[in-house]
This record gives sequence, C-alpha cells and structure tokens, in this order.
Amino acid sequence: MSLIPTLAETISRARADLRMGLPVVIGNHVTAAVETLSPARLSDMRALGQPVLALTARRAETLKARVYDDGLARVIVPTDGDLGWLRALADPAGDLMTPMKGPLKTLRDGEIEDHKAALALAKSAQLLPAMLMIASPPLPGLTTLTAGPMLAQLASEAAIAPVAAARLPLLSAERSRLHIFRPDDGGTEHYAIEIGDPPRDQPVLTRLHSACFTGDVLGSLKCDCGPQLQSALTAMGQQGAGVLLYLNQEGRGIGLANKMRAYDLQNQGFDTVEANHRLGFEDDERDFRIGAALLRRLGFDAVRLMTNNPRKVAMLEGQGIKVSERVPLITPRNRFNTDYLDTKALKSGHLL
Ligand SMILES: Nc1nc2c(ncn2[C@@H]2O[C@H](COP(=O)(O)OP(=O)(O)OP(=O)(O)O)[C@@H](O)[C@H]2O)c(=O)[nH]1
Ligand SMILES: [Zn+2]
Repeated sequence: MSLIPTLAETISRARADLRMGLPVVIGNHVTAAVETLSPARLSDMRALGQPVLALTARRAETLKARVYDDGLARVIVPTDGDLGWLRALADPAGDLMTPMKGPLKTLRDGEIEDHKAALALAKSAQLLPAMLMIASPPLPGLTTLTAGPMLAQLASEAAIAPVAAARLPLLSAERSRLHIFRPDDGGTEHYAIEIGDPPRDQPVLTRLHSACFTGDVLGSLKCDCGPQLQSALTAMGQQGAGVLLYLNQEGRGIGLANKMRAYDLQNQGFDTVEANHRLGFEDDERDFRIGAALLRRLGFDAVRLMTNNPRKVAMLEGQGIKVSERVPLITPRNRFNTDYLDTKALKSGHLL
C-alpha cells in the first residue's frame, strides 16, 4: 500500500519528532533526545520505568563513565537525576566548571541495538547524541521504529534527483548554472555550480565543498572555508570550466548549533577534533558518497579534485569516480585559523 510511509519516511518523521522534543519508540524502548526534552515529558517518561541515558563512547570517555558496549555507554539515571543532571551529561559546555558528575554507573550485558539506533537517529537529526531510554510497550501516537532495519537504512545512501537549475552569473564566472538536488529520504538539498560547459569525457576541475555558514557567508577568520570557496570559483572561472558541489554538511556534518558548541569548547582550549569528541561526535561525521552521486548525475566520471583532504580523494575513487589529479587549495593563514589548520594537518591528515 503506497500510502503507508516507507522506512526512510518514518525515520525522517522521527528526526523531526526528536527535534521538537517528542519521544519516539525504537524496538522495546521509548526514547527522547535530552537536548529537547521538556520537564513534563521527562516526568511522564519516568513514570514508565527506570531510565537509562545512552551516550556515545566519545562522550562517555570525557565523563569517565565505563564503556562496556561497542561504541556506546548506558548510564543508569539515579532517582534524583533531573533534567539539569541529564543536560550536564549531554552537553559539555559546563564540563570544566562542574567536572564531577559521577560516579556514573553504566550497564553491562544485555541488548544494545535500540540504544545504538537511538544515538544514530540523534546524530542524523544533528542533536547532541544523548538519548534517554526506558523499556516500554508500544505507545500509540508515537513514531515507531525497529533498530536493525533502521540502522541499515541510516547507513544506506539516499537516492538523489535534480529538482531545478538555472543560469546564475557569478563575479568569478559569468557563464554558470546552479543545480539543486533533493534526496528522497527527507534530508537536506545539495547544490552544484557548473561553470562554463565542461566536456563530460574529460576530467573536470571539481571542488567538493561542505557548507560553512561562518566562513562562506560571514567571512569568519577561524577557518579556511570562505577563501577556499572563492579561490575554487575563481580558478574555475579562469579555466572556463568546473563543477563546485556545495554539500549541506555544516560543521563536518554535526550542524551549525553543534559547531557553535564546538567553537565554545575551542575557546576553552580544546582543538577542533577534541571539541567534536567531547560533544559525543566523531571528528568528521560527513557522508561523502553524496559527492560521487551528484557528479554521476551531472554526467562526470573523472575529476581534477581541488582539496587538501586525502579522504575526499579516497572516497571518490572508492565510489568509482576517477581522480586524475589532486589540486591543492592552500589559503592564507591568520592568527585565528593557524591552530585549526595545524590540527587538520596533524590529526586529520590534511596535506597543508
Ligand atoms: N565541527 C567543526 N566543523 C568545522 C570547524 N571548522 C570548520 N568546520 C567545518 O568543516 C567543514 C570544512 O569543509 P571542507 O573545506 O569542504 O573540507 P575539508 O575536510 O577541510 O577539506 P578541503 O577539501 O581540504 O577543504 C565545513 O563543513 C565547516 O563548517 C570546527 O572547528 N568544528
Ligand atoms: Zn569553515
């Protein structure tokens, strides 16, 4: 019956539910994101049974909570563990001010599939990966999912289709077109800027650029994104041909709100990688497969890739796009971005 939502559609609804503060059901658990949970919903959830807080191993390590499970920890919520307590565990903003939140007791043994799925859903909703979980029978009215199929769906690649395109003269290249692509799983749209008329049978000068509101739009000095974007477009304009894929993966996939949390931690002295880890994320949560899919949709199978990130080269090659050349994209250093660039070179393997 085509009027019943598919798994991808149900997951997309569940994402919206979590962002609004509404719990969802995953397997045998009712679960809600701590970040958006209201006091009223917390107290109604507590009435259902003993709550457990699922955290990623990254966040648990910062909190010195024992990690018995693969990639995550299940913290037993004490009777006096109120919303303030839960939020302090979810959000590292106050870690340095109030370092001792424990001792934290974590569960070992038992099923962790539902917890794993809940954390994956929180990340895909760009919320802090801290999920309150309570064993519960099905609750009518709540979006309901099963962990295994849901995890497989989240790891799979969404199909992406062109929606609209138009000529868009740019300062750096008057002969340009902007193409909009939409994934079929309710995820965000991505853009391709095609400069000139690049022949489809030759490697095309290409940039895979992840969104950076602060750098691209505001001209932030903390990163190299804005100058990279402009210098890629300028090079394509000068050569008369190129493709810039603008992927809406703000903050290496954690979203702008979490990126600002990461910046706040960086102001406390942590580097860009440590900040992501303290928040409970991996240092890079982007799915680069989308770049290969867009290139194929545009008719390209070989590129000259403008990047300093060897992972982008490896990913495109792995997805069957030939990278005939890596074109370095070095931009000036300043006193605000120099540590960030050093960390990318030292910890993330960037060739700077
Ligand atoms: N989480 C997080 N994201 C950041 C930070 N600084 C910049 N970003 C994001 O990092 C991403 C950088 O994207 P790109 O420039 O396409 O990729 P890259 O991995 O630096 O590789 P290059 O192709 O060499 O530029 C953007 O999504 C930015 O929003 C930070 O301190 N923390
Ligand atoms: Zn940036």
